[in-house]
Order: sequence, then structure tokens, then C-alpha cells
Amino acid sequence: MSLKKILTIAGSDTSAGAGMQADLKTFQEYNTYGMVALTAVVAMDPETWGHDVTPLPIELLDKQIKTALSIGPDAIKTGMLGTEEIIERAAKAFEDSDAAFFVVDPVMVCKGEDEVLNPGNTDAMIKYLLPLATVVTPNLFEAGQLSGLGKLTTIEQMKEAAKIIHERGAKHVIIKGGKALESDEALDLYYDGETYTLLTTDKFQSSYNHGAGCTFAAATTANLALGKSPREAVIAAKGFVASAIKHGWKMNEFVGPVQHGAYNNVEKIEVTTKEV
Ligand SMILES: Nc1ncnc2c1ncn2[C@@H]1O[C@H](COP(=O)(O)OP(=O)(O)OP(=O)(O)O)[C@@H](O)[C@H]1O
Ligand SMILES: Cc1ncc(CO)c(C=O)c1O
Ligand SMILES: [Mg+2]
Repeated sequence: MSLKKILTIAGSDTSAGAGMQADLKTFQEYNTYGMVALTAVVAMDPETWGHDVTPLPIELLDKQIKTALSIGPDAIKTGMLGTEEIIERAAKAFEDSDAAFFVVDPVMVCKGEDEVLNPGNTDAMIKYLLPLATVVTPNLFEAGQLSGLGKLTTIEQMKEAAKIIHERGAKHVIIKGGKALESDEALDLYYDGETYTLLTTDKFQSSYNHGAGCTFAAATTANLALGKSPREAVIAAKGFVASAIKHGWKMNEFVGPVQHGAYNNVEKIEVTTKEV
């Protein structure tokens, strides 16, 4: 059997819990072949862990995308894109490819950083990425931005936001209540244009969860490439990332990454689903 090939168009997180490093580790856990077109480099100040984000020149991204498309990815995922120009280029990469699946993780802020990377990016994501997305994976804040509804605090508001994001072209929407929604459980809402399904696991420690969002979207992409339906893919991805969070670890006084291999090597967490 030939390996499924997945391209991530994403940034580099030097600490390697999030970003393209999380994507590659996750693709490997699923025995898929990961490739990268790098958009930006994130370095952290060792004294404060403040993030320093440097976008790469668009010509350099272009060359990487050409290389990766010549290899023929079965699925493409996007992570941190950083500028409107890069967002447009990532959409074109999917259009120019023969990939069957396009998973958009609409990264707007990094955990622990309140500042939106670039406000104009939201409009570019709505214009270029949502119409092509097989699955889009916003967190609560990003879903509020992509829907235009602003702050979301209830499941009913998440449903409204999912409907608007679906109308904007994304075929499958999963809004991660996860860390941000006030609840004893970790709740995500999935919408396929017909049915709203709540995905639930226990809520585990949240001190060492760096990279959870990237890992969730990467696991979704791998599951799609391996032949699961979008619904099955997001359910599997949620179990995968819940295990990774439960077994996250302390890296230093500022941050702790998820353990990307925990689902396969330590413990498999079950996910429950309910129509709402
Ligand atoms: N404490 C927790 N316990 C269990 N699952 C969690 C917890 N926190 C988040 N999750 C799950 O992890 C996944 C990612 O959610 P999260 O809210 O961390 O995304 P994100 O904000 O995009 O993360 P990141 O900042 O890493 O990009 C979701 O499936 C969410 O439900
Ligand atoms: C490269 C890169 N991509 C995505 C994210 C968001 O989790 C981060 C957060 O730190 C990051 O560094
Ligand atoms: Mg995220």
C-alpha cells in the first residue's frame, strides 16, 4: 500500500509543540507522509516567551509549494499563514493541486498571546479559504471572527456561528469550545450543513496544552487522507488530541506542549457524540 501524502502550509514553532512541527509529528503517528511549505518562523524570547513572528518572502513560499505539488499531496492543511498574500497563495495551492481534501485551521492568535496576528487576515480567510475548505477548525475566538458574531459563550451561539461559516463555503465546520468554553467537559461542535453534533471528552489539565489546535487539525487531515469521512475524521482527531493534552508535559516555566504520540503510545481517550 502506498503512503498517503499530506502537505502542510504552516509556520515553524521553534519550541515544536505547535506549527508545522506538530503537523509532521501527528502525520507520522498516522503513518502518513508529511511535507511542509513554510510560511513564517516563530521564535520565543527565552526571558518572557514573547513570540516573534517573521513571515517568509512570498517567492520562497511559491518555490516550496511548486516542489510539494509536484510530489502530489492527497490532502493539504493550512496553519499559521500570517499575511493576506500568503492566505491567497495557500488557497491557490489547493486549487492547483489534485488533493482531495483541504483542512483549514484558521490560526489568528497563538495561545497565551492576545494580539490578533493581522486583522485583515480574517477577511482574506473568508474570501479565499472558506469556499475551498473541506473542514475548517476554528477555536471559539476564531469562529466569532469568521462568522462576524463576535464573542461566543454558549452552544446556541456556536451553532449560529457554524451555520454562517458553512454558508460562507466551508463544507464541514468544527468549532472547538475546548479550552475557551466555560464547561467541565471539553466540548466541540461539528456541523455538516444538516446536523449539529456535540463532541465531548473529559477536560484534562490545561497548563501543558501548547499545540493542541494544530495537532487536532493535523489529525483530522490524516484521517481524511486515510479514507475516513469528515465526521469520523473529526471524532478520531478529538480522541487523538485529548490523549495528547492529558499527557502534555512541562517544557519550562512558560509552556508545556501536548504529547503528540500519547494516543498511540500511552492511552486512548474515548469521545462521545450527541446531536444538539
Ligand atoms: N483541557 C482540555 N481537555 C481536553 N480537551 C481539550 C482541552 N483543551 C482543549 N481541548 C481540545 O483540544 C482541541 C483543540 O482545542 P483548543 O481550544 O486548544 O484549540 P486552539 O485554541 O486552536 O489551540 P491552539 O492555541 O493550540 O491553536 C479541541 O478538540 C478541544 O476540545
Ligand atoms: C507556528 C505556529 N503555528 C500555529 C500556532 C497556533 O497554535 C502557533 C502558536 O504558537 C505557532 O507558533
Ligand atoms: Mg489554534
